[in-house]
Amino acid sequence: MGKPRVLVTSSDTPQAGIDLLLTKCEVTVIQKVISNNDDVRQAVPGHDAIFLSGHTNINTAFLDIAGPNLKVVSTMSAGYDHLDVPEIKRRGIKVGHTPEVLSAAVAEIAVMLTLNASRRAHEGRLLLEQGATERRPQWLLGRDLRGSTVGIVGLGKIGLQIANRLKCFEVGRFVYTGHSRKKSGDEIGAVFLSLDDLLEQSDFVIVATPLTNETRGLFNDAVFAKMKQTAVFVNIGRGAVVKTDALVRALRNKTIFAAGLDVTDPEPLPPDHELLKLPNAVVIPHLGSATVKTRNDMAIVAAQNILNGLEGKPLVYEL
Ligand SMILES: O=C(O)C(=O)CO
Repeated sequence: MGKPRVLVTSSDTPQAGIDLLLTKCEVTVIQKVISNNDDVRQAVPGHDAIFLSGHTNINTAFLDIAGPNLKVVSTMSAGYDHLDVPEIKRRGIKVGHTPEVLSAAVAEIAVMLTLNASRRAHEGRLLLEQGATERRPQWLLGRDLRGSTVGIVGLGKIGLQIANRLKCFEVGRFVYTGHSRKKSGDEIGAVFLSLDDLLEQSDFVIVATPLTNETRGLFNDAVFAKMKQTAVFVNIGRGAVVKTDALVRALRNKTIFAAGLDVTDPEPLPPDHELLKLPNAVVIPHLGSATVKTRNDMAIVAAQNILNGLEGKPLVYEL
């Protein structure tokens, strides 16, 4: 019997992952830096496993095209909102993702956005470009992390790492919301609150929750209206957790102070998008896990998930 066949969906995939696959598999790499759903559908029939370097949608139609050989779906991401996990598993196909190895990098980006938004970095840069010479004592004053209440929406592995990194800024109090109170929250002295209480009390609201049916569109006009006018909003989870129009209104009308966004809806943002015109929005193009080491580690875990699945072993991180 020949080696199992694995399809990798981007030619920009870190080599470490491909090399690991090559130790036991025949590997086809789609020769596109970013392949779309159609490219992947065209290439997938006959493969035993698929390594998703990007967010290809894996649903019933895709699985029908992939055919009966497919045994493992492995996404090189922690988030899996692009996968119909129940349908993949119903067909007896193993499905894996790459959490944990990216938590530190994503938490760093959350800290960066929190500081940039609260200290008006983007607005200051724009004013410099306009030739601003003002240096009065109350020019461009920001909001302190020191002594503040930081609210984390979704105290999972990433949320926890954000809290741990922010501690050294002498945050006054950490609060969080989610499905239930967590031991990990107790361990860092964070207080579990309802979403409404968190919104009312927090100086910083940091979204670190995945996109699910429950969280889709959670941050709407009514939710932004419950936040402090001085609040800084940060999203490193998924763009669609936020109603973008509502966020634009909240920032434009100063319902809230500022926002720092790694993720947006739509993504990528078109260059003429309203969010990019707001001085109080710091927006970056989904760079959470984009470090050399983290992307290598993610590729290795995604490849290992495939090797384990093809050998009938539990995946490193199985959904
Ligand atoms: O891996 C993911 O799901 C990410 O969004 C990393 O930023």
